Amino acid sequence: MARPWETGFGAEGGLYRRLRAACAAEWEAYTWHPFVRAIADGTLPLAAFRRYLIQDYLFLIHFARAKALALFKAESVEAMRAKVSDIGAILSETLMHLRYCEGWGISQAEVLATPEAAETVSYTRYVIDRGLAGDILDLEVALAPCTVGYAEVALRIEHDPGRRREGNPYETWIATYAAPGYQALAQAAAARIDALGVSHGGEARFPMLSAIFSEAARLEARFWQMGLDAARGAAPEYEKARR
Ligand SMILES: Cc1ncc(CO)c(N)n1
Repeated sequence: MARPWETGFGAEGGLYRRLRAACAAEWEAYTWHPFVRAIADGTLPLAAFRRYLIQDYLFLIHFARAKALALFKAESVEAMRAKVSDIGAILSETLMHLRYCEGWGISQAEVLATPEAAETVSYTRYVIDRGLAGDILDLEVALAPCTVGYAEVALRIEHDPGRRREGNPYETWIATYAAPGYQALAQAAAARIDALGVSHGGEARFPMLSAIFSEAARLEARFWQMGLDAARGAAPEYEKARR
């Protein structure tokens, strides 16, 4: 079977595909996590999805800040312009989260009042830290598992033989990341990593960049796991959503 998520992002021999290949186990654990498989067949417990989605709203706010840092560090006006559009896309993505929450009777104020989980803090602040300490390439590499990874996740779900569409409560979520607009944004992010790899010495910096990329992939897998843990009642009381 064709595996378009393996070839759909970045050029052969380019930095993005090299980074991805260098952490194959972490990448697989992230993009085909049990949480993702349960979204594909619609069996994910609602409690897991709800915990995940509320934290993801908080995640995206900090992720937009990280993208704003990438705007600050951008090497060209064209790159700045692209970042403005990326930031707009993230803020639009959060509207999907709020619509789901509205359906559960949870207001934006309640979402914002939910304490951040350790997984949310660690991932978002890790990305921001790599961006503050490093240059635009370090930051883009830290951002890529998020932006490109979700496009890969959506493709994997769409090609999964176990994929259920009828009555799948997560159809809107899947459609958000499978949408041509999101896929194009992810392709552009991978192409940008390839280009920065050439212009910003990616070859010489590969070990450091690879460490950043694989750490972000690991933190992504933990983010899904945080959702699953909530469904098992495993989240500590002080981290549970208030309701
Ligand atoms: C944790 C996480 N990673 C990536 C995305 C895609 O924007 C998201 N919404 N949340």
